[in-house]
Amino acid sequence: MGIANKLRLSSSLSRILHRRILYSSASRSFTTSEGHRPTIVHKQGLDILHDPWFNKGTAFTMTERNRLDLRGLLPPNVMDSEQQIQRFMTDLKRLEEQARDGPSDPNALAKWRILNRLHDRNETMYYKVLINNIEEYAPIVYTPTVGLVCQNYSGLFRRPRGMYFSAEDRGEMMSMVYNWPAEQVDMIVVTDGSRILGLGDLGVHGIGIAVGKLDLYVAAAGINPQRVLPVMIDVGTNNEKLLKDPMYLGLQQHRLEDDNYIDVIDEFMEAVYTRWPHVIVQFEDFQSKWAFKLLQRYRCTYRMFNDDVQGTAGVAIAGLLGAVRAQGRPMIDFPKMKIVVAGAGSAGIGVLNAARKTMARMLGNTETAFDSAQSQFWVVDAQGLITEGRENIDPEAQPFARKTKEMERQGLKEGATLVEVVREVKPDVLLGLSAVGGLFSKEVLEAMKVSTSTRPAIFAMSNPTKNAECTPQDAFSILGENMIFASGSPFKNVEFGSGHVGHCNQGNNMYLFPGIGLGTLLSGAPIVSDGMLQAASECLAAYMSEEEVLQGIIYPPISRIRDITKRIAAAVIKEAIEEDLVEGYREMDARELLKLNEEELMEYVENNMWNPEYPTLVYKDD
Ligand SMILES: NC(=O)c1ccc[n+]([C@@H]2O[C@H](COP(=O)([O-])OP(=O)(O)OC[C@H]3O[C@@H](n4cnc5c(N)ncnc54)[C@H](O)[C@@H]3O)[C@@H](O)[C@H]2O)c1
Ligand SMILES: O=C(O)C[C@H](O)C(=O)O
Ligand SMILES: [Mg+2]
Repeated sequence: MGIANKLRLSSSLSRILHRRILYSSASRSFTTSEGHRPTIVHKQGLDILHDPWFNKGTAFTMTERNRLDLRGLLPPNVMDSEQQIQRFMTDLKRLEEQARDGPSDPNALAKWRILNRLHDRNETMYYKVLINNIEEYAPIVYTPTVGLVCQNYSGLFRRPRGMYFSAEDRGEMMSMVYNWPAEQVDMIVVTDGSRILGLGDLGVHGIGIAVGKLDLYVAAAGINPQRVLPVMIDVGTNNEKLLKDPMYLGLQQHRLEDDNYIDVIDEFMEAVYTRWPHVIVQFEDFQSKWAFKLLQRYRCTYRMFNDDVQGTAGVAIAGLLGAVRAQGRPMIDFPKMKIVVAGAGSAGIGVLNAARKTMARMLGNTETAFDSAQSQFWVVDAQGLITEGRENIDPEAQPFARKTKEMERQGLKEGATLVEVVREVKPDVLLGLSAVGGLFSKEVLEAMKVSTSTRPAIFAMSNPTKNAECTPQDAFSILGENMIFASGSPFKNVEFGSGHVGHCNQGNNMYLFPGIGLGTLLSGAPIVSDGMLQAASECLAAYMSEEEVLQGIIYPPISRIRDITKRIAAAVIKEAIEEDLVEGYREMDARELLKLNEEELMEYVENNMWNPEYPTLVYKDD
């Protein structure tokens, strides 16, 4: 950390102490209206925002935000009441329009609003409804509807949820974290809004994705909802539409770059780990150019991971191993699979690195094993096939650039199109993480017919629904009933009429991140190691029975997400024990943890999962 930053942090620390002393004075009252007769408010922070009499929402001035401990609890753009009403009216009128994401539910946004209102009123009931109906409502609180929510966030914004740190808050974050009411926070999901699903830069409105991910942490992993914190770091936006939109809730400036950007993220990390030293921070939907850099920067010092890079990789590997088993072959045949990947961003490169590592391990981890694994992948991005002939190649993609000579022998050259690559390579698997809806066109799917596999697999993993590389209907109708299909967002199974169904698997990182977070939390491991991530992925791969994979079912249904999450958490803890990383959690110290057998470990996980039951608040005297 730079000296200037250190000075800023220490001045902010002294301000906290100063403020805490001031605020502990007897009345805790403040004047809230300037120029009018003052109103005395005896509340602070979230209590004010939740009080309809005092609440002004985004219209709280900066002075009020500072004095009333509101800083960070609202999106950064201060609006006047006229603007607020305009925002509200625009949203009200939009109800008449059909807001839908491709083929998904036309009432999805209306359902989201109803659930969100319940969340505001009664948290226990909200999570009970969500857990009991997870299959029906995960697509509302999570992908794909959450994408639509972020796109319409300025209208949907009612009660703020989570914290906002902005470029304007530099030097203040260490005091702002104390505005959050919870003494303990276990899980933070943070985004900078720069790549929300496949929808691009949504700026501050991307907070919805952090809220949606944490809903799954509560529903699937049983993390206590009082101890989760969604965070938006607003460093500006490069979305020109938002920059011009008077209703935009975030900073209307271009994104910070270089060290200015890093300084903000560093300050945020310092602040949250100072207040909550054991918190786990999940990085979500950061554009690739920062996703890898931030992961490298923090992963050895903080308990953090990047869901798009590491969670996606684990889910993809589990699915790819399922696709091998679905052919009636053992998992150890994985290194023989020819895989074409469309998309070389944070998700695509994350999958490639993990798949190469898994193959190399299966081949004995020698140097030749590594080379041999490397030669199983062909990567196509927006500019076509990536070869060593590519100018200004992205350093993350460099290891997967194919040798020019070798490609010539296959009849391919730098920049070859996806259809050319599929025709020449005849891959076993075509995997999309490109964010380009319909990329696996009829022509590409027809080309997959030449696949040398007995059961070719299509992974159309981009989100939300309209960004999926193809639909299961298209894929099954061209490649036949035998094919294996997975998509990032949920689709219905395809009926063939003969009683046979084409199974549509949901290949989404939601099957891993809750278990990775819960396992890390309960082990007390100070970092999230590669081994812990691998254990999570292997546990997911092994979860499906032989019978299921032979039917083309390579991922569990979402109705089993709580059970699979529990098992993944136990696998993560076990690996942390093996790597000597455990430090214990609450009353379970590291030594006790080491003594647990498999069954006791599972029990330990289960006992630490929150269930949505009303607590007894008042006991009878007698
Ligand atoms: N299913 C899941 O669990 C999961 C997890 C993470 C990300 N995703 C999805 O993956 C997508 C990509 O995420 P990202 O972070 O890697 O994004 P990104 O923007 O960093 O990367 C997109 C990549 O696709 C490439 N691309 C663009 N047009 C292409 C084309 N016509 N042909 C081939 N490649 C093309 C780009 O060059 C880039 O390499 C998003 O839609 C996201 O929602 C899904
Ligand atoms: O959010 C999801 O549904 C998966 C993934 O994290 C994504 O960015 O698409
Ligand atoms: Mg994501």
